[in-house]
Amino acid sequence: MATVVSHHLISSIASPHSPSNSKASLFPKEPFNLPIKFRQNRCFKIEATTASQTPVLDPLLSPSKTTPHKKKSNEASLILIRHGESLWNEKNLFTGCVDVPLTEKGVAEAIQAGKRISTIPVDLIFTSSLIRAQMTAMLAMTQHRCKKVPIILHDESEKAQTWSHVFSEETRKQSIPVVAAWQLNERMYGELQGLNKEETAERYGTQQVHEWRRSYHIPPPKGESLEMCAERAVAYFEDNIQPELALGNNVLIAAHGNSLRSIIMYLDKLTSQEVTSLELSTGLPLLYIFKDRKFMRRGSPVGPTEAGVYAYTKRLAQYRQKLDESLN
Ligand SMILES: O=C(O)[C@@H](CO)OP(=O)(O)O
Repeated sequence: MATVVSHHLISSIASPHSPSNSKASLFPKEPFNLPIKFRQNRCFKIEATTASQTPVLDPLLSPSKTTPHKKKSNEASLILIRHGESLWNEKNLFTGCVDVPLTEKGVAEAIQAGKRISTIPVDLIFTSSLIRAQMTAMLAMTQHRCKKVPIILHDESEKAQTWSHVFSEETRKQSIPVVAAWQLNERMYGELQGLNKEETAERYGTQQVHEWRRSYHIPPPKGESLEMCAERAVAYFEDNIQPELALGNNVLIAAHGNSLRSIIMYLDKLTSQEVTSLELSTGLPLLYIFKDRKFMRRGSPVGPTEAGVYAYTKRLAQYRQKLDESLN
């Protein structure tokens, strides 16, 4: 696998709301600068219960349907990271949705990626539901100079929400919400999962295996084509991530070779032909700026010592300056 993006075209926790009554002050209303979908889910649950039940059932519930989401900026950064090398990358096995962890090299790659993005703002993190992407996001954030703690949101049940609640506003401000979504998972590789890639090419032919791996429309046996993967990954991006960027929230996505290829296809408006030659290396961060409803690709940040990184936008330069000042 190439060590760089080798496509020719690819050259707060914030604002908790003030409590409206004394009971609510015990149960802060907005735990994080929650991703919009989560706010909506929570609002739906408010409607499904009575006012007096609300704090008991879910102290995280927010009155956000009555509180407009304040736009922080007309610009936001978006970082994409493919997970570091996994144990099955190392063994050259088709992985897809099998949930395998990182190798030691993968851990080092994730840490290195973290160093490279350590001065780029991150307000929200999205990962797939697979451990290799989650490890990557968490390890990368250990290097971030903001020193905030990434915290995985547990929305799978009311109990999970309630039991993972953070009761200190100050602590919440020093945290970054992490949303894990299966829609960002790797392409489901069907009956190829667990097979060796080289042996599969010997058995079915290089051309056939290349089509299964890189064509847009052709699915591997009983698996997803890139087109099918794009349908759920891009829909998730449009419904859950893009609205956050539009509000000025800076987002990091840690996901997979093919789920990210489909998102990059959307961001860069690649054709189904062009995306076939897009390869992403493990652990390589890619930066986009979202402004005026457009995505501008800014390449792969080299690291905090690279002057060019801060020249991407004035806002990034200001963020870096703020980090420097807070350390002095
Ligand atoms: O095995 C997989 O799940 C993927 C990513 O590692 O492989 P490929 O690059 O062949 O799509």
